[in-house]
Amino acid sequence: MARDDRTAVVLAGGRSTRFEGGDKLLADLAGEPLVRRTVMRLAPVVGTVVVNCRADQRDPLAAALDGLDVSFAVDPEPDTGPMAGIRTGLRAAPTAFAVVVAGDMPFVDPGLVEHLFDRIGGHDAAVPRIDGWFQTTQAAYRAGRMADACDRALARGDSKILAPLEELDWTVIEEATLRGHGWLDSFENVNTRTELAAAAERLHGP
Ligand SMILES: Nc1nc2c(ncn2[C@@H]2O[C@H](COP(=O)(O)OP(=O)(O)OP(=O)(O)O)[C@@H](O)[C@H]2O)c(=O)[nH]1
Ligand SMILES: [Mg+2]
Repeated sequence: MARDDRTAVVLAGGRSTRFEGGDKLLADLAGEPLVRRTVMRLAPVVGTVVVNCRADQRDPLAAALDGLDVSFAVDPEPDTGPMAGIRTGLRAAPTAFAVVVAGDMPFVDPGLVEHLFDRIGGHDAAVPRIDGWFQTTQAAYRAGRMADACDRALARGDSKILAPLEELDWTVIEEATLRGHGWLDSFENVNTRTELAAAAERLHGP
């Protein structure tokens, strides 16, 4: 799949409650806002970056992402959960296929992103599994079919992130594959101030 045929949807619509004070995505991570690091990892391998967020986050996120080529997809209703955000972001994707990446994953590996696009093939989704957990916020989707399945799940009141996948044809990227390529670090995410400090240490040393 050519770069211009790929979109990255970056999820930013959460409340950062475990972070205690402020939007974690705007927090400084070794000299850059956290979300900026995530977007900069994705930009080389996709043609379009869509940031999903609430209306009130748009201006501060745009400032944090100043100079990067991104568009925004605002949830019609805030605080409706990550799966609703996936739906909003995928609806705004201009391409048939998109990866979804949580904005708090600053170590997302561009090689893994390319692998996800290669592996989705004729499927509706390609989802990594680590320790038995499906990594739906670092996965590739056939945008229209996944967004439709999210709409149906939300309409029946099911906001579980796996609900839309149950009616789709999806393939699993197994942990052994991820480990073999050195991609397990790609899934590290920042929830707390302690995790932010650990991420900064990884980037710059203590
Ligand atoms: N659109 C949208 N995205 C969300 C929502 N809740 C979480 N997310 C996103 O989903 C991803 C994973 O969520 P979490 O790691 O729990 O982030 P969070 O909800 O901001 O943080 P906590 O409040 O500590 O759980 C992040 O990229 C969030 O921005 C939501 O209600 N709507
Ligand atoms: Mg949360």
